[in-house]
Amino acid sequence: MSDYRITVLGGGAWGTALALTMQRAGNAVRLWARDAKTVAAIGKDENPRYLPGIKLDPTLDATSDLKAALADADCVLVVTPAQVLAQVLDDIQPRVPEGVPLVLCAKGIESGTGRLPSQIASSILPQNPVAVLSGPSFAADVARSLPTAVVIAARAEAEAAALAHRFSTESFRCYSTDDLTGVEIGGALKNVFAIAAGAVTGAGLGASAQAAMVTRGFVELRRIAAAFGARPETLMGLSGLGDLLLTCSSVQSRNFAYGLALGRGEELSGRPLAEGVATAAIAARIATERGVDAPIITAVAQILAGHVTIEEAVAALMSRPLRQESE
Ligand SMILES: NC(=O)C1=CN([C@@H]2O[C@H](COP(=O)(O)OP(=O)(O)OC[C@H]3O[C@@H](n4cnc5c(N)ncnc54)[C@H](O)[C@@H]3O)[C@@H](O)[C@H]2O)C=CC1
Ligand SMILES: O=C(CO)COP(=O)(O)O
Repeated sequence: MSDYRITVLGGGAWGTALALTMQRAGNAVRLWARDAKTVAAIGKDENPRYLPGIKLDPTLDATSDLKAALADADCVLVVTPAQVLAQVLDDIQPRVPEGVPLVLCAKGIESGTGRLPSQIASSILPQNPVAVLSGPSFAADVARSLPTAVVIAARAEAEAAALAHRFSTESFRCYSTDDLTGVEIGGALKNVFAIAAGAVTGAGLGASAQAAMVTRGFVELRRIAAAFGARPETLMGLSGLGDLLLTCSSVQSRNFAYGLALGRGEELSGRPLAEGVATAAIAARIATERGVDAPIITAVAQILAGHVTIEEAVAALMSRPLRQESE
């Protein structure tokens, strides 16, 4: 084991899976969870609420003491939901020395402000380098050491590459890039399309509708990314096309499962985290503000807000003026 100390914040599915992975990669890991019950469960080598049925490494350490978790950290992975990222960063700000890299693992856009995770981090901890970890990766697969590839983005490619080397294992392969914005937008928006894909399936609209929706959704994703100055090829990669392929096709995705329930007219309250719900509304607003044509994102936001039914949204999408595919 190396003496590189990684603190993972968040004892949910992804935080636990990443803590296991960081440990397998030979780092000294401390996992912080706010919930004492989760800490106690991890002490018994399980996390039944978030990773049911998976036996954890007995050497994985968890604590609910934030100060102890952050002491002497060389790197901090922030693995809490996007909508609480600012609050978590505010909490850790006095305890993280300048220069310690923050690796942001949430996939979403902040409601109300429209900030991407890296923008939130740069405003709260401006003296800390920021990286983002994203890509097609179900926590349960990663926890089980199934082969997975992700991408790490930082403004300086060398920083992303250094982290990629520290985090990679035989089964967890990290690519690197300097297109931070592209990676963040890919990760955030795929959740909106995963909800749409689930809804298409749940409403019984057929496999052809599913393929059309994902393909045209990908067009919207690339348009929005371009409006933010992201590089088109980033969205063709793991955090973009890769994550769309995964989450728009699998009920293992909580966003897809949320959409499925929506399409079937089932109860939606009390479900596991589906980041796309909050992101849909703010992404639709951003698209309007930036003059980007994003009818599917807008439709998802309107359906989730209860302004239109799935049937009405589909009818509106299908009756839009015909155009060249490349427009
Ligand atoms: N589960 C997965 O397969 C993957 C998840 N992600 C992303 O990682 C982020 C976290 O997801 P999961 O761990 O899966 O969610 P989760 O719902 O399993 O766990 C969320 C964790 O955050 C904690 N939390 C919530 N609010 C908090 C607050 N205010 N302060 C401190 N802790 C708080 C919860 O107690 C819980 O431990 C999301 O943005 C998700 O999109 C990314 C890749 C894979
Ligand atoms: O981001 C993920 C896989 O890459 C996890 O997706 P869900 O949050 O929809 O479960």
